Amino acid sequence: MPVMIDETDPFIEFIRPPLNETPAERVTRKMRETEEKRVSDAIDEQLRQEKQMLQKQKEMVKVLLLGQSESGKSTTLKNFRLEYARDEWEAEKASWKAVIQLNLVRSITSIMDALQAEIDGEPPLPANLDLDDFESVPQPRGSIDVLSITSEPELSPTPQSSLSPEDIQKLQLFRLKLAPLRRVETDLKLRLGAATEEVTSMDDIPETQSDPGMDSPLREQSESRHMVRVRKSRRRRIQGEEVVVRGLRWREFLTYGRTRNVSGKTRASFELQEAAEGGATEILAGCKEDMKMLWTSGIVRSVLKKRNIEMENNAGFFLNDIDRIASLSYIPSDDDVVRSRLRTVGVQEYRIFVDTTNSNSRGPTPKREWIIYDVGGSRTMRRAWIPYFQDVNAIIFPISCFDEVLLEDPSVNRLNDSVALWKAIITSRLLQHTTMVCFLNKCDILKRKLRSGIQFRNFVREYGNQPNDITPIAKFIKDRFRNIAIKYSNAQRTTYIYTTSVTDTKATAITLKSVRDSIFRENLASARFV
Ligand SMILES: Nc1nc2c(ncn2[C@@H]2O[C@H](COP(=O)(O)OP(=O)(O)OP(=O)(O)O)[C@@H](O)[C@H]2O)c(=O)[nH]1
Ligand SMILES: [Mg+2]
Repeated sequence: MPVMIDETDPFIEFIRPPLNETPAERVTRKMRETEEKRVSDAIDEQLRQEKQMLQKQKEMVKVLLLGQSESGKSTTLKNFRLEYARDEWEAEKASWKAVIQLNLVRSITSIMDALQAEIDGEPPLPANLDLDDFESVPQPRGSIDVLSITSEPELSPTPQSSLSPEDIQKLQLFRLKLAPLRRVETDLKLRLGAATEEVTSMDDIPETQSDPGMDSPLREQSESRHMVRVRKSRRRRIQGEEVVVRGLRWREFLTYGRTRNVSGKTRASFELQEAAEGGATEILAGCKEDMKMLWTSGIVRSVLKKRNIEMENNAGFFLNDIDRIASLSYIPSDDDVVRSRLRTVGVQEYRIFVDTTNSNSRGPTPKREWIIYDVGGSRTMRRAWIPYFQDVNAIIFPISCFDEVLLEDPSVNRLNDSVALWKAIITSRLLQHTTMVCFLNKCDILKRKLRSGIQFRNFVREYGNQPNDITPIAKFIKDRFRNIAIKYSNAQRTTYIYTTSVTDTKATAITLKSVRDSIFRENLASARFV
């Protein structure tokens, strides 16, 4: 609003032009005043914009998805987007086709690798423990809060194939018939920009550490270093090593699907890749019956069982959907996209607009902008999280798997790693006002494992003789995480812990509404935004 100048104000005397001002001086003064006003207005405008931005940032809800690799962070994010960014989701859905096809092909090729290992007489992997680490059983790491997790697995030392010559012949035939899928795998990886980006953290571990068994009495003296490499690489594939796609390339690819707003060069490369996809779809359709026969074959199932491989528990499991996915007209469903696996590298930012209340039929529901950061969870990527800790309103932390080890460090049990990570996050000074939400995730897999006879107490000693049932076990794990939060949080912080299976989108939608309400309530209560 313009300020009215009171000519009687004594201050006016100081700013009046000199009485003897010449016309030329007057012109110069006017020009100077105009320029000064222009600069002043520009500064005012900049200040106004900064204030507006600060206000907007204050109103924005910043959520971080943290946790170890494969715990379900990106899948949780997909649920948020499915619920609150439906248009974007629909526009991107078709672009996930290549990822889902690749997930399916990887399952088939990893089965074929397991069969070859059996034919070659390689000993099976001990349940849930990497063969290289059979001497170093996972142990709790010092801290009083870390669960005393032990390892049950027994070694199977007989490197001999149990297969009859007829069985071997049948399996070799599968190998021959499904050989074109190796090419599809390479093409799809290229299409997703992953050919040069495929990383397993095991590659980061120096050869001497990841391969300590060279002098092991259980290894044949004559085994060449080359054979060890071949076996290691096959083992990684069987264990479900997945494709890694650098965030930017993948996001660019999805953007292309949505807006086509990309450079000419990128467009040309995507169009080439789209043409390649047609080839992949045709080969997959041609291999459909053989893939189904492989997955349902009795010999194959018994080899997988003998080698402790539970395909159903692997990331990106689509073997029960071969008919649909390997068809020429395949279009991904919501469920397929949610269940697909694409490892996150670095930190990816997503913006969604979240209803502040449950929608009612009268009038539009008020919304608030949320920024959700999805991070890569493997150990080497955790440093990149820290810059995002500033001013974060809530952290969602999924945990999973009591009986598995980290892919990037097979000497560490996943649950133990999650406990240590949770404690580190809870005690971080930067996050002391942050609302904590923990998901005891993959409960469907937990149930399946317990039903199959895996004993929780064999991995978590403190559990003792309590029943091997989902309800007391879930309570035990939740209590452990809650107690850490209570012990290390200040009085104002509330921690929310849910049991989830985030691949179940219906149930997760209800959980997310509750999470949303808690985040709004907590942050309003602490007056961080008004
Ligand atoms: N059965 C089942 N699978 C799940 C569940 N949550 C996630 N998954 C699957 O587990 C795999 C890994 O999930 P992601 O969400 O990609 O894991 P992440 O935490 O983002 O992993 P990084 O990106 O490596 O840090 C995916 O194939 C998911 O479909 C669950 O509750 N049940
Ligand atoms: Mg992820």
